Amino acid sequence: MSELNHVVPRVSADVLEEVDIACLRLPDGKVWVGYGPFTEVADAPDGPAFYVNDFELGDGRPWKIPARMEVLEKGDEFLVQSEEELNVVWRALEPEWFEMVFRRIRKEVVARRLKKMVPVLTELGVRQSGRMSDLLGRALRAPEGLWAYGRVQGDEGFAGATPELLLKVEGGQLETMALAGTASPVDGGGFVSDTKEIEEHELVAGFIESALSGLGLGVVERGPREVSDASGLTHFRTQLRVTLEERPDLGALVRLLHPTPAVGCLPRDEGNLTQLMEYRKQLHAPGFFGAPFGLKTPDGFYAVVAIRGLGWRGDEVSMPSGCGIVGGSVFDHEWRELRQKRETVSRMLGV
Ligand SMILES: C=C(O[C@H]1C=CC=C(C(=O)O)[C@@H]1O)C(=O)O
Repeated sequence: MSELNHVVPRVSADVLEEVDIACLRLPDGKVWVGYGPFTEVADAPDGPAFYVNDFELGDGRPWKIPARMEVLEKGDEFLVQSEEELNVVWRALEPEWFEMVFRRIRKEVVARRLKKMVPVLTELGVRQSGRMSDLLGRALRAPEGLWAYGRVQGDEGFAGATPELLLKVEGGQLETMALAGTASPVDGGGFVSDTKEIEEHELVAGFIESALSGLGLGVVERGPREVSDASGLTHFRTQLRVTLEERPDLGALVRLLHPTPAVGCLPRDEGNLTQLMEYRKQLHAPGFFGAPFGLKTPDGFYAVVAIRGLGWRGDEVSMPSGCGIVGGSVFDHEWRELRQKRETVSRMLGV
């Protein structure tokens, strides 16, 4: 972008509380920044727009058309940032509630009424100084290979960098991925043959494959299960692809795939979804977590699963993390995995 952008913040610090911004960094490194006021519509518009919704898809007008869109060559060019140091004090976690939810889910799985569910453990904190909106810029500087996303509206918002693509539609092709099963580098080499992690992953890949097959289009191409590294964690990833009809209904595609069992439940029926929403509420999961966050450009539509991020409202800050519970899940192992996931976020965003 222009040289001026390198030296002059586009939004000065004293008006940061007024910001109305949505942004997404695509794999080519370019950052699409939309500035409000946003026009909200129910169906995908012809021109560029963001898709922003909550986990329950409760927003009937999820397409947000910015008043102005800017494309930055890279995240470093995003200069909406204040001088004051951001400081958040985190409350101690209380494992009891999460443990109770864990046990209930596992019991349902063992009784074969459920195959998998992803409860969310949320660490809560309070901002002491600085501006939460600084997290947008920090997310946009996250390592390559992650999709950085963010939305700030006045004193509330969320920002993060996720390894998980919900769907990409480009040139008549839909691409998606199953991303589930986690190890950290300290776990040693047993991950590739860990049957519990493989099961957790295969449930997600199978769900996506059958959802795409139900479109009644061409054959769904399913790649091999591969190992993928994302900012200090290792996951299993399977890529899937299908050719689409000419003008797909993008909102319907989001609803078809979301929530996959990587953040939701299997079977994905009314009863299980209602139970999942209840657990999320009890455990203070913020609405953005695990929700689809997308961008439509002249080249395509890109929607990610908003994980590995932070949310805030006023001074209240939340850092959510989820883990898939299957029959072979053990509480202490999942508790540690959740901590590792949050550690990657706090390293990345510096809070
Ligand atoms: C729900 C999260 O991760 C998902 C993505 C990759 C691996 C996952 C897992 O192994 O449970 C989760 O499905 C999170 O990071 O909070």
